[in-house]
Amino acid sequence: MASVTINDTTLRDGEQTAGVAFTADEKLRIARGLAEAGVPELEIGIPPMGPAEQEVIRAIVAERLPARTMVWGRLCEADLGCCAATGADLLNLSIPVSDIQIGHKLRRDRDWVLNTIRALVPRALERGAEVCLGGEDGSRADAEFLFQVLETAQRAGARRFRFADTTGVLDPFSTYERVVALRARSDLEIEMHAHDDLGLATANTLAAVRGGATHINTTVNGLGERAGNAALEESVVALRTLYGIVTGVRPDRLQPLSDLVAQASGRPVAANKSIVGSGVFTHEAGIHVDGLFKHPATYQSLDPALLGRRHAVVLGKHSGTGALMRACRELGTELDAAQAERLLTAVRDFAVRYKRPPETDELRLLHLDASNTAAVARLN
Ligand SMILES: CC(=O)SCCNC(=O)CCNC(=O)[C@H](O)C(C)(C)COP(=O)(O)OP(=O)(O)OC[C@H]1O[C@@H](n2cnc3c(N)ncnc32)[C@H](O)[C@@H]1OP(=O)(O)O
Ligand SMILES: O=C(O)CCC(=O)C(=O)O
Repeated sequence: MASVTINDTTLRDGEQTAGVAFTADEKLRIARGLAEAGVPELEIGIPPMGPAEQEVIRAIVAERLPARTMVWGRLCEADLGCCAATGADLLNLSIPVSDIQIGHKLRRDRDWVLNTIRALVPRALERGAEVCLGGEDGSRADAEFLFQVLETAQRAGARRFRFADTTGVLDPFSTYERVVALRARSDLEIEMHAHDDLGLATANTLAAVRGGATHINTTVNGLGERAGNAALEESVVALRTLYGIVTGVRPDRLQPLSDLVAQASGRPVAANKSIVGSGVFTHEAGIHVDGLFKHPATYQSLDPALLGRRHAVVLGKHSGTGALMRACRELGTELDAAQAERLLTAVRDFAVRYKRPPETDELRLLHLDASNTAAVARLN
């Protein structure tokens, strides 16, 4: 299967998450972290926002990171001017392509869209930048019109078309079909931009790759407008594990990146968030723990070591006596079956009451308590 280039947009669509705003220093640190992790392209911001954003963008460009830089603007004279002035390698110049957005948002028509592409893409090229045409709301665009857009963009000199599922309406089957059709009708690079409104952004992104997308947009922790975009960590690991596609992104850098972005965005990562959640390699259920200790493959599809992480076992409501006996052995106490059963009841009560596993000292106390209760019961 062909390779795919990741274009990470944590610093553009990620930062568009309502309520998220990075400082200049945070943007620089995130850009460095992404580049050091091996992400080959970064969409780093929106120059039309004004001088402050332009300054940060120029600072990132000036770092000459080992990643190509892209900036976002509308396909209009003013935006392409300030985008080109940043010195970024690529300009993503965006134009709505669905009738809903062309009509209601821009109050224009399809001809205006095609004429604008014809007129302005060459103007951007004159400024020395490479152009990706951002097809906003591409997933709701008329299919035939979309082919016309790509043909016009290619003739005008764009090198890439961003197929944006702006409102997150696609599923993996429709994404695959749409991307296959675009690839069949155009020589442009195709960049998939998925949104997670239905929880399908990563699945749709993988489907786009299967359909021939050359580039994919991701964000760290799946940050982005509304429900977010395809998560970088999910896309990288899924492409690698499912299809053997190595994106060049180091899996062991995903966790530090996630931590950095969670902190800078003020959006903590849920414990069960795939790949980077604190709990995704932690096991409690008795049958799973028993299986894992017999052979990790029984309940492990993804080796945490790939991500620089480790399995953890905790005790709780769903533990079995095997895990309990092992935990106590590590504390220097051997339990017989009857003791283990009594302690299990105490651990379950604890977990229900405190909604967390007992710490080591608490386990010792529970064991003591369970033994004493049993001793008292025997005396009576
Ligand atoms: C799907 C996406 O994620 S697209 C990216 C969206 N990102 C953002 O909007 C974040 C940054 N945005 C901003 O800083 C501001 O909105 C700016 C600088 C881009 C524009 O600010 P303002 O000029 O004050 O306009 P405002 O935000 O109120 O409205 C957007 C304008 O852009 C126009 N517009 C939207 N898309 C396009 C386009 N592709 N080409 C031309 N004009 C467009 C709208 O029609 C509207 O103009 P109108 O009021 O003349 O109808
Ligand atoms: O570049 C574009 O037009 C896509 C913008 C975007 O973030 C989206 O449509 O969701």
